[in-house]
Amino acid sequence: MMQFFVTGISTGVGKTIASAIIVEALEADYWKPVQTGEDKDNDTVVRLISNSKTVIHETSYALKAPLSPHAAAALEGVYVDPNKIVEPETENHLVIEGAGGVLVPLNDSDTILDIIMPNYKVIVVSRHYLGSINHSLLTIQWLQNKGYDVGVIFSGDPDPATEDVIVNRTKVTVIGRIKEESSFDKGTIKKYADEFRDALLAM
Ligand SMILES: Nc1ncnc2c1ncn2[C@@H]1O[C@H](COP(=O)(O)OP(=O)(O)OP(=O)(O)O)[C@@H](O)[C@H]1O
Ligand SMILES: C[C@H](N)[C@H](N)CCCCCC(=O)O
Ligand SMILES: [Mg+2]
Repeated sequence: MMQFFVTGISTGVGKTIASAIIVEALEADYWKPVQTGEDKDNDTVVRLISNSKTVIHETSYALKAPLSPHAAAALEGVYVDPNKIVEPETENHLVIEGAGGVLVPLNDSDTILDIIMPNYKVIVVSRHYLGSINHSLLTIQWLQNKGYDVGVIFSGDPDPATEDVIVNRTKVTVIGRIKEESSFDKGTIKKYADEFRDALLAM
């Protein structure tokens, strides 16, 4: 069974949408270990998938303030302990969604990177916006330097000038692109799931 850790080049780039697609493609389970702000990602995944095998696992830390986890935790007098973020047992593939990007702090010393296990396949969601080349290269190269297998999912209208530079400089595996959609429903998620399945399983 495979574990996919879905991170992004920033917050709000489409990690939850990409997670729902991977979950649907592989009939995988979903786990958002650290959530800050409105507790919406679990519900979004449930709304967007069609299969009945997926289990949504309990979030380890659900923090109320829509801030970085270290800051949201401090407001509640909570310490986010990476040792208490334990991967749920499952017989399915597992999709794990991070919070924000890879260096987002969990506490004074640990970051999201500290909960990405060496055997995880790491999916970077790269949303197209001016500034995304730099954010994408920093994120992908950091993960590659740490030794992870990295795949990218682009999100937005086709932008070859951006995508080519990211792919050529990092040689990252391209899983696919989610085009700019007016909205997402079960049908759109299923379409991308069918498109991305083989590339995901080949990682
Ligand atoms: N390709 C796209 N086309 C249109 N809208 C998109 C696309 N990708 C993401 N969005 C929209 O951007 C918003 C943020 O997406 P999403 O919630 O998946 O981001 P996220 O990275 O999971 O954010 P968070 O850091 O809060 O977990 C949503 O409203 C989503 O529908
Ligand atoms: C509240 C938001 N939607 C995410 N859950 C948390 C994003 C943290 C980003 C921290 C940062 O990089 O500055
Ligand atoms: Mg999300």
